[in-house]
Amino acid sequence: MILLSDPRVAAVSSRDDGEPLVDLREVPGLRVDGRAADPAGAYARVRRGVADRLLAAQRALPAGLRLLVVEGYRPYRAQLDIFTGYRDELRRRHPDWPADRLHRETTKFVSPVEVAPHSTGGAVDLTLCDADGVELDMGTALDATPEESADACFTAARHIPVSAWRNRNVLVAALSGAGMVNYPTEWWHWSYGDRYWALMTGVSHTRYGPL
Ligand SMILES: C[C@@H](N)C(=O)N[C@H](C)C(=O)O
Ligand SMILES: [Zn+2]
Repeated sequence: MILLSDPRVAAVSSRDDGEPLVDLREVPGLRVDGRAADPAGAYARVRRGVADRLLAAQRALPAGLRLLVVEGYRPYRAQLDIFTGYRDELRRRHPDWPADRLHRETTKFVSPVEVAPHSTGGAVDLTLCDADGVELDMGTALDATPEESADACFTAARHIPVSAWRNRNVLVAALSGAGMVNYPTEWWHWSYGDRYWALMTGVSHTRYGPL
């Protein structure tokens, strides 16, 4: 499993093709949940190419299922606050961990700011819901940490109910098929055009740099 702290991620060359952010609340057919809402509405924005891929993924879902988007673009400052907050929580829980382990474990839940997918507008956190907006069981809450879920948040985890495992496979098939890449410690995190996507797909540089 390649974590966002892996030096190969930071080594990917960063370019930006200037594609604009679009507000997913204005894209017909996509559902956006308000739980991560910020006053500026950053959370609902992604690059246009990501919005296109989400629409393609949604079309590939079994009848009656929809994507439910929770968070897209995340400014640098917000990313830094989440990173330091979670790192400090882990440090309190595991005072014996050396610095390199603390850093690596932190990045199982949150990206270092230098390579942060959400800060490019290329990443999105999402889940599945039915036609009435009722969320499907995915085995853990979206944003469950490895600590609190005993690693059940890992996309390939098998210690979750079979029905949740099937739901994850539906999500994986639709989003992978649309060209997006999952972060394997978080079933809900998908990206396109950022450094992690470039590394995992063998592309030499990003499409989207930090905004
Ligand atoms: C904090 C969590 N919701 C998240 O977004 N994690 C990924 C890995 C990130 O920080 O990009
Ligand atoms: Zn994410």
